[in-house]
Amino acid sequence: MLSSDEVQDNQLLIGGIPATKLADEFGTPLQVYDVAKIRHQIRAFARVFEEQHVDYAVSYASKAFACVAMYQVVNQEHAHIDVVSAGELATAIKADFPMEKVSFHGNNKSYEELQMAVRHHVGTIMLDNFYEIGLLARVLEEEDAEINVMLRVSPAVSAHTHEFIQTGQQDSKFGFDLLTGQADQALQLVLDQPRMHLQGVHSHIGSQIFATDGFKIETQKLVKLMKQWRDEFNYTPQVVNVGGGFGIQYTDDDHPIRPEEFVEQILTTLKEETEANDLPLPAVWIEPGRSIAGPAGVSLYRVGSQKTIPEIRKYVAVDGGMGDNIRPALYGAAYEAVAADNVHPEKTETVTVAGKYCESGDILVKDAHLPEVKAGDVIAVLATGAYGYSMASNYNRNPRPAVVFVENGKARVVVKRETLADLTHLDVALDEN
Ligand SMILES: Cc1ncc(COP(=O)(O)O)c(C=O)c1O
Ligand SMILES: N[C@@H](CCCC[NH3+])C(=O)O
Repeated sequence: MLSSDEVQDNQLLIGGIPATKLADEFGTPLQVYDVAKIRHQIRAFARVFEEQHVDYAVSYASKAFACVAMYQVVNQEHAHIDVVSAGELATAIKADFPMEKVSFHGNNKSYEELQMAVRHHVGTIMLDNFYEIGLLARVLEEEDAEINVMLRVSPAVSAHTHEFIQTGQQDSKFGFDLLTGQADQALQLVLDQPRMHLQGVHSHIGSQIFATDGFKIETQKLVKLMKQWRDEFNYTPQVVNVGGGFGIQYTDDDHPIRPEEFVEQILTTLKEETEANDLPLPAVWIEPGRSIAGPAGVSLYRVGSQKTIPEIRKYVAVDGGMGDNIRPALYGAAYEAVAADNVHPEKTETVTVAGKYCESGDILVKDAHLPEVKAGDVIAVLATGAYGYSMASNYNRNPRPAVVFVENGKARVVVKRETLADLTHLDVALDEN
């Protein structure tokens, strides 16, 4: 999992800085990002489009991890973003992110969210359902505005991934159903809306996908739809957005393919199918989230208590847990943990790294292979950059960790650690009413 330049004298380095030093300086639990890795992933996706001279957008699915600094990095890399809430949009606005490069997703956007998007001239609204078409029409009328839209369709492709993170199957809460003609109905409705400019079609088949076949089938279905829409509605999408879902390595058991291979597969299929159907090659948008933020993130914790149940298990408890990474508890997600000052130990023991939350399921890494550790030692959990901090909670009234970006040998806080005062500042005591 770790490359040779990430370990020096058996110490874990993040962006060239010893992890133990970061823990000492910024405290734990700490979420650290190696910014060079974020940039590397964005560039890897973009490279294939550039080489093949295909009009494209790499639109970072910012639900994976959003903060002002993250949006700034994505903008420096000339990528787009997708947002799914007023909160993500407000963060992008604070980061001065170019609004024309923002796509707004979601299966239940509110009137206020759509109004905010329209007022800030967001690039594209990803229309998800009939209710939303009506809601957006009202907003546009009242704001006397126009906006670009895309139709999100549910392509009925079952990606091989955890049931909770599959999204492209027919039984999904997202998008217009293809098989029952809902997508066609939606198309007609939008074509009849003079204030909505239809850019094209979107679909997303799921997350943490390791094979290209799902994207191939998805792309074939989208081209079939393009052809049908051209033949029956005289409408040809200019943009085809195939969503995200590109899998990453969490442990040695994961064998993801490179970002470039996903893009190559999508473009090959798209070129073949559009050519065969006498359709123009559309612009291609992708929405990687996990694959951009995930590999770059490392969570640092300090060891506290330990409990050994003879012949059963040894628990090593750390100062974070399901409040900063819910994925093991929610999806049974596996991670790799290392001791920050003894990455490749001579002798290991098999332990369970547990969090500090009041749930038996608050386990970060089951069966981690670690050296013997003692209270105060720093443990690093790798590849935690996506859907960790972004899904963090204040369960048990624990403050959320700080987030640090490391780049060019320099570390800086990009999200401050929550304080106990932050935790109570929205509370209203009974005698204050
Ligand atoms: C519409 C859409 N696009 C992109 C993504 C990003 O997925 P991932 O983080 O797996 O790349 C998601 C989440 O699964 C999504 O729902
Ligand atoms: N939160 C999920 C992915 C959800 C993708 C959002 N559409 C995960 O951690 O794997």
